[in-house]
Amino acid sequence: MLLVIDVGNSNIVLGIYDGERLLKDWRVSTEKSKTADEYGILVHDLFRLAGISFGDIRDIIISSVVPTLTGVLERLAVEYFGFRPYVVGPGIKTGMPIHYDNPKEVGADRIVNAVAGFEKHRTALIIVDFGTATTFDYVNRKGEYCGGAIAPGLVISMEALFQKASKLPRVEILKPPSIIAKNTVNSMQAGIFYGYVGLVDEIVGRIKTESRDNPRVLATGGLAGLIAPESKTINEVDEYLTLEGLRILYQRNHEN
Ligand SMILES: Nc1ncnc2c1ncn2[C@@H]1O[C@H](COP(=O)(O)OP(=O)(O)O)[C@@H](O)[C@H]1O
Ligand SMILES: CC(C)(COP(=O)(O)O)[C@@H](O)C(=O)NCCC(=O)O
Ligand SMILES: [K+]
Repeated sequence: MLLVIDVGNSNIVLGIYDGERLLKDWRVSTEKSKTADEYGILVHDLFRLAGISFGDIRDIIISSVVPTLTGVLERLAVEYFGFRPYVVGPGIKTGMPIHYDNPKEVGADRIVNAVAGFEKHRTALIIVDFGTATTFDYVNRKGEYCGGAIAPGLVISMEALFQKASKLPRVEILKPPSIIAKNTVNSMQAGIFYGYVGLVDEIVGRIKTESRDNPRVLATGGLAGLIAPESKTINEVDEYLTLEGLRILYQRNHEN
């Protein structure tokens, strides 16, 4: 079995693949101060609850946008599983040309999403990933990564309001009953939710216009399911896109 790990700024998502089948996935908080041993215990407990043992895992592939944790998880792999993991970055074949001023600068998660999206759809794509930041990536019909946009994520947008305005509370991000809200919590939800739908549709619309490629629009990440139904531009939500991309990259790089 293959263990795939996607380290985001808020959550670490882990998945277990048996061939092309995702058997299990977990989401844990990203904690920069945790050590390899602490993550080892966490993974051990998750595995035990699912009836999986370390010995079942033949390989590990990691993508990380938190540099301090990349090394921690590499050590976890070596110390607890006994082999070096694949890490998305220099030395990994993506099969995808990266048109970015400095290709090393693109977040690994963005590349992983682009690879997964193109492998599945074989057409021009825009991928919207609702994480800590919301990323927009454009892949052209030839399967080349062409860049995109990075916007503040939904949760950190709400946190900014809460932290900078004394009378504004921390609120749950959801669709409020009305755009003409009658209390503080609903007012904040209206501003964040509908403001965000607008942000997404405006950025996607502009990428579409500039690309002249009629790309298909995929959404993924923790809060994709909340925004997608209200968006005019998102065609489909693919919750497991990043995990799928990790599996695909593993298969492209692993010599049988
Ligand atoms: N299933 C979910 N339902 C509600 N909120 C979620 C869910 N998954 C993630 N979130 C929240 O969405 C934000 C982004 O999460 P995530 O997509 O995991 O980001 P990242 O990839 O940056 O770690 C976080 O604040 C997280 O708590
Ligand atoms: C934009 C990101 C912070 C998104 O990360 P996430 O929200 O998934 O934690 C990450 O992809 C990143 O650090 N990128 C590097 C900058 C770039 O892609 O140009
Ligand atoms: K992510």
